[in-house]
Amino acid sequence: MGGRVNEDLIKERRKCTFDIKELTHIIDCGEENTIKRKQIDNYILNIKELWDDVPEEYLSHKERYENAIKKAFIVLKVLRQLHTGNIQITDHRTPTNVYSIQDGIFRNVNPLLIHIGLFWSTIAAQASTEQQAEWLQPDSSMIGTYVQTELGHGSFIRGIETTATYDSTTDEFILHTPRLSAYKWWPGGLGNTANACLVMAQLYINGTCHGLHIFLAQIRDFDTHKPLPGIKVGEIGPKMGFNTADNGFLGFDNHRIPRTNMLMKNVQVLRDGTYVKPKHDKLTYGSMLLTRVTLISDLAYQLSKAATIAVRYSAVRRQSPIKSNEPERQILDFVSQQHKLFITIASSHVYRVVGLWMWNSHKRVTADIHEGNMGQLPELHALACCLKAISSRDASALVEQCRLACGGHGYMMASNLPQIYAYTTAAVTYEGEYTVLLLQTARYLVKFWRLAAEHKPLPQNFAYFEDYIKKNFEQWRNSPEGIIEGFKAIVAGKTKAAYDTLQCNLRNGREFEEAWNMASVQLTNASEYSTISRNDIEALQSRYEELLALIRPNAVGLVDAFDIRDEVLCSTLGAYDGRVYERMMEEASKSPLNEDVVNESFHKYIRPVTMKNKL
Ligand SMILES: CCCCCCCCCCCCCCCCCCCCCC(=O)SCCNC(=O)CCNC(=O)[C@H](O)C(C)(C)COP(=O)(O)OP(=O)(O)OC[C@H]1O[C@@H](n2cnc3c(N)ncnc32)[C@H](O)[C@@H]1OP(=O)(O)O
Ligand SMILES: Cc1cc2nc3c(=O)[nH]c(=O)nc-3n(C[C@H](O)[C@H](O)[C@H](O)COP(=O)(O)OP(=O)(O)OC[C@H]3O[C@@H](n4cnc5c(N)ncnc54)[C@H](O)[C@@H]3O)c2cc1C
Repeated sequence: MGGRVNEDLIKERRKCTFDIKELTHIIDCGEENTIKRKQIDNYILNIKELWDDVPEEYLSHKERYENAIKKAFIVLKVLRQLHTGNIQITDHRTPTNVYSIQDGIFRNVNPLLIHIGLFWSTIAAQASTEQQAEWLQPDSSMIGTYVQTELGHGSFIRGIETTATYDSTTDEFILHTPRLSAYKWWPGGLGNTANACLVMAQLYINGTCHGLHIFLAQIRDFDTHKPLPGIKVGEIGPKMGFNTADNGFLGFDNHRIPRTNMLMKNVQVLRDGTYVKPKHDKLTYGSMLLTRVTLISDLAYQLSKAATIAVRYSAVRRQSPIKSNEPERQILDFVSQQHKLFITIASSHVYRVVGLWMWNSHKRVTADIHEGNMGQLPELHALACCLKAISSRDASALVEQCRLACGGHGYMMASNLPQIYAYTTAAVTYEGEYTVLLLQTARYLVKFWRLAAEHKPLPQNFAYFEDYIKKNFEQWRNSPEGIIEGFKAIVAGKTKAAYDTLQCNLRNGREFEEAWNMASVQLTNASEYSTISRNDIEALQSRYEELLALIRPNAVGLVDAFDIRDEVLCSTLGAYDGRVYERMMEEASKSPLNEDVVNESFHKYIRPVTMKNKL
């Protein structure tokens, strides 16, 4: 759409006091990465077949999937070409990723998300060298997914009921779904797309259960795509979001796979049925750990999209004067609006930085694990659980705040904020539900609090527990260091309170697990435990208001620096040129309800009632 840029946005961009490009380079981790990202954006976004004539929302459930799958395979083909061609993608999970572009192409979810994001990465991380050589061929016929959750069990994966029983006479595993609750339910791409999958199942050898293991199973014929004998597979139906992801169900009726289809890098079953244990019990959970780490950066990106839309719109939208004799003001001038939006910009940066830090930590710990050193794994798991939980919860709350900050227009699908919300809130549940993950972190913290309470030596990272017990915490200081000290005090105080409740429940004769459950609200909720006073809070509040005023002239510059193209934002409210009302009218004209001047339902249903006595 051509046309002039909105005057208010032009003025906002003139006001900006910093170099927008420099911030973009920081976000991309360097100018080189920005250049590379833009090259890839241009390359992919210029493929005409990827763009729709009819907005996605007007398609039926089936049409949406078919449209998405057409695009998914164009993107897959391009990705393969990019990997071998002139434009090199070094690592799709680093900030120079191509993953973000898919938001624009699909306006929903790529049905191959799990194939690319989880299937291949799990094989790469958990299959033996020989298995990788066989399965990770660039021209492989396999389209796979990650099949773990069942109808009856998602959070408590030790409760998974699908079995893989070793038959030493044929050198095969028999995959079986013993009852309805054991049906796999949810995996992305399973419904119609995948012809293979990684299945999480309980391993049985000679009647002994060895717990959960991962198996590669072909489920459809590579040529005809028909389900193989013994496989019952389908799609689970419409959801709040993720409607192009063809999430599916799957049942096995004594389906046989070769023994060599168990992922055997960390654990093995030998030909005679000997079980070779892994070096750490939870290495099988590695893919979940990796995805939790990846998600933090993805959620930061979703926040940057929501902030871009809401800030640009708030600069364009004028409503109400501040003083009655003045013209109407940009809604961005209302301090309450700034409070809603600037937190979103800041949170995007926070989770981007933390996500990157976690990504690097994951790389480091994985390298250690390869060397046989598991020492850092528990801390990484505790951090990943906590950060995935709070980043997803914060992101969905803030995206919703941005949507509300756009008033009625934020409720339009054409603003793209409802879709961003539906995508973001799913992350609170998948890959480890919020509360369940926080309880994993609580478990880790309580373990170290027990050491502190028993005056046993603590690792350096937990020295502040001891400080708290010895009341070594400094008085509150209104400075970044003071705030960090304050957070340490809160964690220590919170952990102490939860630990004390736990001990009290145990003294009252409860068993540990029951006592833990009774303390679980305390174990997940935060409280104020620092030395902060009423005066400190007032000082912080006024400092905060000063900061909002300082940020105000740079607000549009800050979101421009996220450098998200209009084709990816997909928003009438958030486009770079700020031609909000023109775009809204143009989108409305695409509604099928505007195709006929008089809809045929008038003649069928309305007229017979409204004209009944007049005919
Ligand atoms: C343009 C191009 C575009 C192209 C596209 C390109 C794409 C490419 C880009 C890709 C981008 C990707 C974006 C992603 C999008 C995602 C989409 C949706 C994916 C959704 C997938 C899923 O949704 S998939 C299912 C996930 N489903 C869970 O997430 C279950 C949670 N449930 C548990 O995870 C366990 O149930 C739970 C609670 C740990 C208890 O497990 P449990 O009962 O066995 O263990 P216990 O609690 O008894 O704990 C016993 C001890 O194990 C310790 N421990 C436990 N876990 C540990 C671990 N992992 N590591 C170390 N230690 C661990 C613990 O700390 C204890 O330690 P200690 O004893 O020392 O205290
Ligand atoms: C969009 C989407 C995509 C998905 N994709 C995949 C996929 O590709 N592959 C796959 O295998 N799975 C997938 N899943 C499934 C997902 O991983 C699970 O839904 C998730 O792990 C939560 O498990 P659940 O549904 O069993 O929830 P439940 O565990 O039944 O949670 C329900 C409630 O019970 C509470 N609860 C449960 N256990 C405890 C506890 N111990 N202590 C306190 N509270 C507890 C929870 O906090 C929550 O409030 C997907 C899910 C969604 C929504």
